[in-house]
Amino acid sequence: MTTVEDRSLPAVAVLGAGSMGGAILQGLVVSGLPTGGITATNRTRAKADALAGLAGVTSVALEEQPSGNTDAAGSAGIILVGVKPAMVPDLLSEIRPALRPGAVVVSLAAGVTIATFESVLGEGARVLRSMPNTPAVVGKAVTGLAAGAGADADDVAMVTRLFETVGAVLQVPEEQIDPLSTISGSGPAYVFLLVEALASAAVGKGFTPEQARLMAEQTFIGASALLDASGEEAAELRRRVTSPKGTTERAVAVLQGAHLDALFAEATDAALARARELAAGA
Ligand SMILES: NC(=O)C1=CN([C@@H]2O[C@H](COP(=O)(O)OP(=O)(O)OC[C@H]3O[C@@H](n4cnc5c(N)ncnc54)[C@H](O)[C@@H]3O)[C@@H](O)[C@H]2O)C=CC1
Ligand SMILES: O=C(O)[C@@H]1CCC=N1
Repeated sequence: MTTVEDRSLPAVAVLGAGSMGGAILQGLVVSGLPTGGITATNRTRAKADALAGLAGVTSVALEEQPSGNTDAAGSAGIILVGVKPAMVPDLLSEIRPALRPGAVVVSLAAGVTIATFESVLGEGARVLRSMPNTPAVVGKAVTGLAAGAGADADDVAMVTRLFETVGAVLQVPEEQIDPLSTISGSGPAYVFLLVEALASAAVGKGFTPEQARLMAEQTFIGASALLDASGEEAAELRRRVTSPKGTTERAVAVLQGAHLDALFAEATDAALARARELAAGA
């Protein structure tokens, strides 16, 4: 039987706890999963203050404590690297001398390969690459996870456990992390863009911005909750809204006529191309 003890995590350091790192941190805290302590680092006091109220979190501002990254990494069993992709190599060089034997380093960065991590941290470093998304804040993330050669099955299980506190986890080969990122990593932005566009259509039909926002947001929230609760596929739920010869049919025909699927293929291809640029250091 699995005990609470078995499921607990070692000390966790989130280096660069911004939008994404901060979202995981918040979800992890809310989940109540025991850890050996959580430390978050950010450049500024203002960013650090935003996380300082979270139970059990030590939130460090590097402008006040320049050794914050090495201090946190040196006492952690899991180190989440949440800085921007271009900053990753410098951060890894900074923390490498401080890492404890057996420490597991987990990337959140788009584009940056496990090989890049290993080239700085050394052969045999325990590295995993993750691609979460911001619904982690509310425990509804999707996280893609790929393990480097130095990470063993226990490391993978431990990091999976961490990400499961904030949602679903999909283990994939590393070459699928960037494609996955274009769907679920960036995906919340596509959804929010659709909400914005629907609200703007409502304003165009004479509703106040407040009414438009309520209609657009609650429609997305309600539809998502229905998708979640019903267990039905999206296509079936769409069919149930689309009365034959009714009004929705006309609207859907316009959207499909604009080749929405081709547009999403093109948009996600563009995101993938950018991930490849980031991998090349651009
Ligand atoms: N925002 C998102 O939805 C997702 C982001 N990611 C990845 O997460 C990483 C961070 O992205 P965001 O959270 O959006 O950016 P962000 O700008 O919100 O967060 C980065 C944080 O790093 C901090 N920082 C800068 N230099 C630092 C240093 N030397 N040491 C420690 N902290 C430092 C900044 O204070 C900032 O809060 C990127 O690599 C991105 O590819 C991955 C999946 C989704
Ligand atoms: O836009 C980005 O680069 C990051 C990766 C996926 C979501 N946000």
